[in-house]
Amino acid sequence: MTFSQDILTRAQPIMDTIMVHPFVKGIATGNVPDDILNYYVEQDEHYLKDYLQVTALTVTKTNDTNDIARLLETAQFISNESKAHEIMLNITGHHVENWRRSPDTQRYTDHMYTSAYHGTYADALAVLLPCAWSYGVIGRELVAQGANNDANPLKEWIEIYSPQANDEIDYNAWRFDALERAVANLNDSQKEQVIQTFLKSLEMEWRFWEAAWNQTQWRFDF
Ligand SMILES: Cc1ncc(C[n+]2csc(CCO)c2C)c(N)n1
Repeated sequence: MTFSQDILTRAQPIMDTIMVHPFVKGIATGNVPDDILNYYVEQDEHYLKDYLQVTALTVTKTNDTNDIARLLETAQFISNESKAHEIMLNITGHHVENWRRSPDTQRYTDHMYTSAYHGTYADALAVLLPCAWSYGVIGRELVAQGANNDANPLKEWIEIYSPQANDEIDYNAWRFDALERAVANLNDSQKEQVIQTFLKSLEMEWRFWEAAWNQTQWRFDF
């Protein structure tokens, strides 16, 4: 079994649970309450900024010029993410107000920074990977279910994340390939550490949907 196959096998129960999360099922039917969409976008604005900065940190951890170029390309996909936010905000009529970071957003972004800053190149790749991978699975499966129909106000959101037939490069395949190369010289306990980093990020993805669904806030105002 390759390293990637091992990760994907261990990731499956978490991914399956994300697919049946009420927020994700709501995207499939186009029915997500406005407050939940607004909370999600407000928190995701924080998340995306940090995702970009952690990508920049990851760039400094490799000398492979092809990987560096790919990482910089993925940073440019952030414009797609802004489009995804716009689709949700057009439904609710909300404008981004820069709400404060929720406890779950804080925990996820702290995990990203810590792993990328203190870890190996493999840790940095692993902490970023569940973000793009899980959204790729969501997009692909919702399209397979026919959820991107004209009656769904989130149709375009779904299509942003579904792999397009005319995509020249399969970035998630590249991400796993880069990870495979990055772990090649690590020992077993370092490899297990990388898997833990990946799975923790994937659980944080589930928690991100969950936090929006429950509108989770800090207990105190300060
Ligand atoms: C919490 C959270 N997780 C994943 C994404 C999706 N996403 C963010 S950056 C990126 C790769 C470059 O486009 C992808 C797919 C999101 N928006 N919010």
